[in-house]
Amino acid sequence: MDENVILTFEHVDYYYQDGSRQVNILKDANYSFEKGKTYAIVGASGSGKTTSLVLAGGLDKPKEGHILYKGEDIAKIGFTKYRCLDVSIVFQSYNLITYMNAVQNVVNAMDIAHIKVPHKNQYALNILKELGLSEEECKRDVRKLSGGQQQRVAIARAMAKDVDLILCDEPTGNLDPETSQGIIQTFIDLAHLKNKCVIIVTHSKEFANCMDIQLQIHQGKLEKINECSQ
Ligand SMILES: Nc1ncnc2c1ncn2[C@@H]1O[C@H](COP(=O)(O)OP(=O)(O)OP(=O)(O)O)[C@@H](O)[C@H]1O
Repeated sequence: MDENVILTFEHVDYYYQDGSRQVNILKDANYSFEKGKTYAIVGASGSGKTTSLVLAGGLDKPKEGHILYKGEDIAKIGFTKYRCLDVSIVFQSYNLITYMNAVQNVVNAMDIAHIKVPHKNQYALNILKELGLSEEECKRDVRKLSGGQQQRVAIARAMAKDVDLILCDEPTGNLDPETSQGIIQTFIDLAHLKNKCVIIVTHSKEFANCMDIQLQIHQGKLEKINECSQ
């Protein structure tokens, strides 16, 4: 196996049941994602982008086929273990713990992933500040942060876990252009400087164009439609 490959879709089928009708989303989808690269999954609404991310994140299982993390089926690794230790997911809905402040949310994610660093709170605070939150915002109840600020807390949480695979659903959806640009650069640096694999679902052409590889879902398959030469 190519040691750069971190995530593989192998003959993946996925469908939803709509009453008696089976709605096929993925049909024999095959693709290998590599470390050190950024990917955008683009395409029409309803084509299956979020579904692909859900499967990649071990939140649901393929109906047929396998998803492999570093060559091992995530079903065999164990979905809970895989989600805790191997992958970070930034959801559109952020899924923050609302009774905690931003720093506590990040530290909590580190604890779940057994990340041990000295001065955890300061470490979390530094990541949040890098993403443009002020010290006061970091210590404010997350319910009192704006949508864009909450989104940055969700991204900080993913970064703090320090895993090799980061999945994001519309990470810049709620951000102004300047903050978006900063977030895009953060993802690029995570891949190019820290050798992570970053997979983003986005409707933003601008964001997609900044990623190394663009994929779309066409007739149930993951197809590469563009690759930037570096
Ligand atoms: N739980 C569900 N039950 C039935 N159908 C579903 C379910 N979840 C999603 N779908 C359908 O599956 C298709 C793919 O959904 P998905 O969310 O993956 O699309 P998407 O490409 O991410 O769309 P968007 O760009 O609008 O977010 C859609 O037609 C959607 O309505």
